[in-house]
Amino acid sequence: MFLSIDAGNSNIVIGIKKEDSSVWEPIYRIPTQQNLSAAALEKSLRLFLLENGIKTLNINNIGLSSVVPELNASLINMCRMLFQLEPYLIDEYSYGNLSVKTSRPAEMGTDLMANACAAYQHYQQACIIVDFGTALTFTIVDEQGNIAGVNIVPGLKTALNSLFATTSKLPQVKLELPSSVIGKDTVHSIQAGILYGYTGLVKGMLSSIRSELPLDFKVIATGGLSKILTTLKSDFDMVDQNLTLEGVRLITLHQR
Ligand SMILES: Nc1ncnc2c1ncn2[C@@H]1O[C@H](COP(=O)(O)OP(=O)(O)O)[C@@H](O)[C@H]1O
Ligand SMILES: CC(C)(COP(=O)(O)O)[C@@H](O)C(=O)NCCC(=O)O
Ligand SMILES: [K+]
Repeated sequence: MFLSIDAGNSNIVIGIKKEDSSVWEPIYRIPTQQNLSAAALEKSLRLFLLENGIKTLNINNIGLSSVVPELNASLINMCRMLFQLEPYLIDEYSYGNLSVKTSRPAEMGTDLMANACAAYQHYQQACIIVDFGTALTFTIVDEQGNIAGVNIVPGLKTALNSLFATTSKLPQVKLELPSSVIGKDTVHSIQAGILYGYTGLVKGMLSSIRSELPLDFKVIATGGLSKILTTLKSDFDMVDQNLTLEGVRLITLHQR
């Protein structure tokens, strides 16, 4: 069984893919805290695996993408303790011979690279990956597999939290799409502003990207919040919450 770890700024996502299976199951999410210890991670993952009937001995390969370097040592040590395995930590040297190429390997988030690899492997054509995480990102891959560029915007929850944190009178609200765009009270005003506003942002970005680089793009959505904007259904060819996990697997298998 392969174990992928995707350490993001909001969640550490850990997924298992069985030999010959096409699905990621089970999947464990741990809220990201920079000071998580290896022992704490080991304890909670051990319990999760036990509850799901997964024997640690059956895990034979581990790939790790982290955009939170503060967590790397704990995650690596957790793998050593729990599986007696050395995880493969994706870094800028992981990209040689991949079908996806980037001109700025040292800087680009390994989660974005993993997304690009999984999407390009699936479609074998130009694609745009929209990742609704802590940051909302667009990763643009051309038909040869070259990453043409990336866009980074505050994610929906990040925008919402910042509004709450930087104002005196605005409350925290649920990320729910109201039926009307014109806000009739404060909660509705924020919900409509964020959800319809981000709908426009995503549609506008996709359209601007296509104007500047007119390719036949497949658009793939991923990330924890990818299902909230139901208004974008027709803009996405696929929504795949496990795209990053799959990309981590592909990059790791390429290396060992
Ligand atoms: N299944 C889910 N349903 C609703 N919200 C989610 C879900 N998974 C994650 N979230 C929220 O979506 C946001 C982005 O999460 P995630 O995609 O895990 O971010 P990151 O990759 O930056 O860690 C977070 O605020 C998280 O709490
Ligand atoms: C853009 C990101 C913050 C997204 O992280 P996430 O929202 O998944 O937690 C991450 O990929 C990152 O730190 N990237 C480095 C900068 C870059 O990709 O150009
Ligand atoms: K992510």
